Amino acid sequence: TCQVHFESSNWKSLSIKRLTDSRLHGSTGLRSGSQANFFPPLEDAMLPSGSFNNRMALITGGGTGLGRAMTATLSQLGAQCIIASRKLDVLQRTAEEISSQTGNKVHAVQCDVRDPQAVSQCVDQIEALTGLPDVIINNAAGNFVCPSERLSPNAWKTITDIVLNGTAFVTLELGKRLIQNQKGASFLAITTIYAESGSGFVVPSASAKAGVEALYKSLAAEWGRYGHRFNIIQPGPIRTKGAFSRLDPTGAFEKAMIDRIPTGRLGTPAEIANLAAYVSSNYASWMSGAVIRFDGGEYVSLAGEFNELRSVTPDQWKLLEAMIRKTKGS
Ligand SMILES: CCCCCCCCCCC/C=C\C=C\C(=O)SCCNC(=O)CCNC(=O)[C@H](O)C(C)(C)COP(=O)(O)OP(=O)(O)OC[C@H]1O[C@@H](n2cnc3c(N)ncnc32)[C@H](O)[C@@H]1OP(=O)(O)O
Ligand SMILES: NC(=O)C1=CN([C@@H]2O[C@H](COP(=O)(O)OP(=O)(O)OC[C@H]3O[C@@H](n4cnc5c(N)ncnc54)[C@H](OP(=O)(O)O)[C@@H]3O)[C@@H](O)[C@H]2O)C=CC1
Repeated sequence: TCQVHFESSNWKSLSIKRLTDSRLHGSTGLRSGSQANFFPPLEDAMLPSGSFNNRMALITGGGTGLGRAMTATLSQLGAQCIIASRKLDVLQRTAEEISSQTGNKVHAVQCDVRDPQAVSQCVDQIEALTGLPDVIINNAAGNFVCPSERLSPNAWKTITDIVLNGTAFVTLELGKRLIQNQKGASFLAITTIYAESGSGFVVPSASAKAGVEALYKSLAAEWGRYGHRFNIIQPGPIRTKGAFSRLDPTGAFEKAMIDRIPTGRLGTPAEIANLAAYVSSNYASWMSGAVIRFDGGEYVSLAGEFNELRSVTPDQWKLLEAMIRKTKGS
């Protein structure tokens, strides 16, 4: 177990041998990460079946990862979905797989969201296929870890174009047409927890995601009068090939990441899909301008200065408390 050496009564001399996940955490009996047993992910769709009957949903980046999971859930709940991104073959495969499972049509439309003309043509195609959507999920993104001093102007432009400009082009193009047609809609943007805090090594993504949050909060205030709701989900880490291969290519950081999550595990695509479905549904028709952090507690865990004290055992606390109580005056 942990060893505490009192070489002096100074806090700095308290040497705590940190426990690894394979060793017991003091007398609590918890193994690092074993708290995940308290928080099992539920994978089935949460909303009543048919919640999205007769509704059209556009999911950008819906061919892979979290976008694919959101598409599967909305489709299962009755929506006709359109998924849009650059790789038509990937989109078509996903669309066929989901359609064949749910019995509801999923359409695949090629679109590079960085190009406003392509976005406009994509919306033309959507209008022809299904009419204007009732649900828009801006999920497409680009990202990679990189020290900022190594970023080229084009690297910066690539990420900010996909994330901020792409979201703006899709949102404005659809918003204008919906307004013209006097049709309401739910807009949802998928950002990240570091949109709020900022983060080194993913600076273009952090900057662009913060911009997306400002865009969505602003439009929530401005376009409620047209029947439009705007909300934001900030996911914590959820394993997808797209994210993990670009943010932790060797897998070296995964354990440390899980250790700092109070619920002891990564999120799952199905869990975020259920949340996105709820936010986009009529059950949430009073929700607008909301920023929902969905991260197993990672953000607050990273933020609190004293949270590292989780590794102090009950026996060590007895010693610490005795030292603190002994202190008189300042
Ligand atoms: C303590 C560490 C903890 C680790 C935790 C790991 C797990 C964490 C999970 C939590 C995740 C949180 C947030 C996630 C946010 C996300 O957005 S994840 C989604 C990621 N998905 C994608 O990125 C999919 C799409 N991506 C792409 O298509 C490409 O990656 C790209 C580069 C974004 C776009 O492709 P393309 O247009 O083809 O661009 P290129 O021409 O290839 O490149 C454009 C310029 O960018 C430069 N570049 C490309 N890659 C890099 C790199 N790795 N480093 C530096 N620069 C790069 C490239 O050289 C081009 O610039 P130049 O023309 O100047 O050369
Ligand atoms: N997974 C995680 O842990 C986290 C993810 N997120 C966010 O969740 C969302 C989904 O990420 P995730 O599923 O993990 O990763 P993916 O890489 O699987 O998803 C990104 C999607 O964006 C699409 N895309 C990229 N560039 C463009 C473009 N120029 N035009 C149109 N579509 C584009 C990709 O499709 P294509 O290549 O066909 O264009 C892909 O389907 C993103 O917004 C991401 O920032 C946030 C926090 C944590």
